Amino acid sequence: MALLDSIQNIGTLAISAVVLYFATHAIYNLYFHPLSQHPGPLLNAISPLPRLYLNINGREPQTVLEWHLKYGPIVRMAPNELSFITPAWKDIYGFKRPELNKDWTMYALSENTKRSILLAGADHGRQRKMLAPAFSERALKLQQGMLTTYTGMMVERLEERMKENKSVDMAKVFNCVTFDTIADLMFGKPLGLCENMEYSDWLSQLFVSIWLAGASRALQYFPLLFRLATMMIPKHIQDSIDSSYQNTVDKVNKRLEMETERPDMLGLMLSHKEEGAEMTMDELYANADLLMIAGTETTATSLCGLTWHLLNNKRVLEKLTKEIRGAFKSIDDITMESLPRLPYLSACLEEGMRMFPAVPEGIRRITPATGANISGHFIPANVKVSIPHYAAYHHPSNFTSPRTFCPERWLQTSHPDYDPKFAADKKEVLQPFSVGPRNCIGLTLAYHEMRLITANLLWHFDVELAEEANKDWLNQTSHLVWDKGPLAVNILPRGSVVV
Ligand code: HEM
Repeated sequence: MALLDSIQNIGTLAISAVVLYFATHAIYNLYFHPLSQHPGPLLNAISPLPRLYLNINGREPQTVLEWHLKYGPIVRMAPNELSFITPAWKDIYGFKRPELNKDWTMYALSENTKRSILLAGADHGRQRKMLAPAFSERALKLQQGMLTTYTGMMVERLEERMKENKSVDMAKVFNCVTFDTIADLMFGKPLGLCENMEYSDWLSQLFVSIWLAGASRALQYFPLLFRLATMMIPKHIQDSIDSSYQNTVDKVNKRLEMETERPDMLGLMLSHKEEGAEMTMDELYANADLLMIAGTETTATSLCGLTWHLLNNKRVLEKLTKEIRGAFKSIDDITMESLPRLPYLSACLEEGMRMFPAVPEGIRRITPATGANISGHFIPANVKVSIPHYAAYHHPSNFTSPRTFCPERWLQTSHPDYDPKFAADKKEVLQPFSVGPRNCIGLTLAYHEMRLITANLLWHFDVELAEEANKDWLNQTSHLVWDKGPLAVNILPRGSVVV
């Protein structure tokens, strides 16, 4: 009996100690933590768990917007994390000494991809120097033929579907076009997806890996648990990740064996001679693997978002179609040089990325040992900070009528369709490609691709949302990138919708 009593007493004591520990911790986080003056949901200030749950439930973009609407421009997302929707891009992501380092726990990438530019630490500048020549405006002009090959194939396939009177999943079409384009630019050979506009097994597996990587990020917060989980990955999934990477390695090696003057990405990178521009073979493979994800899905998602909004805004669709058809005499005039001269097309791209940013969450950085000034606030050392794209772009403190798709807000004041209603918009808040030394290296390529694909689509066809389309398509979950579903569209002859 006495033994039982003392076991009970020890148990009560242990539970009390744990409760006391958590209570003290919670009181500290709420009232004495250096971030305690920043508003946010109560539970988030006490524990990191509610914030981590967002990574899993996939509602981070929408939830963070709700929090900013409730608590204001700076929200405490977790005991040690702040979210800003102010134009603080340069303060967080800009060229600074010391730079705000990336929060590695955001990226649950494979060990191989961790050697790439995206996650490089001190090596970042060297890798960027090596990659940069492949993404310059000059390089892209040389690659124009490769880009138009796949927009041409898109038009051919869409014509076939139009004749068969079948709707088309444009999400799939945009993915096939962007993946074939980047594969051709990277490996000297497409993946063959545009032949039938169907995914290969490799691509379907890649989408599963992207989803898994996004959904499992929360585990990285608990290193032991994360290690355990990685040890428990089923063999067939690990095999498929390994074989996907080996596939990239083989493709790079085959391209390197080609004797060619082709101005593709590898060609331009390898012929570039500049001091400090170097890469090991392992880094080259890792970057090729990264580019197959970073340079494809993002562009395709932005195109899907734009297309969805065009299909649901007949006024804008008509105006854009008329601009494209009125500006050129023939399809041959639609080029990378001529398209940037169309102001309404440019405005539509900006508005599409505002409404549906390809990377909807905030990309976290960590304040350095000296702390950092962000939007006029001193933020102490080791705090996770970010600007959430979706929330910042949908907040009324940044954009008038933020939930309305209205490209006119991006037109120059001298343009006859400029609407002064949007004069107070904080346009500098829209940075879908991020800013600073680690911004998107593929920005110019992405714009050219989006312009060419949209202009080719609307030059050749009229489009409308198909009967079977998911009318709630925009209401999506996100795991670092959107889990976007099919986008069913009817492809019609010119003059059917836009007269
Ligand atoms: C609309 C399309 C795109 C969007 C919205 C987009 C967005 C972004 C963003 C937000 C980042 C910063 C990521 C971070 O800080 O962790 C980034 C980085 C990057 N993007 Fe893109 N991207 C797009 C297209 C492309 C394309 C076409 C390519 C190349 C073919 C590309 C290659 C990269 C690379 C290599 C990085 C890492 C750069 C570095 O760390 O120096 N992206 N992108």
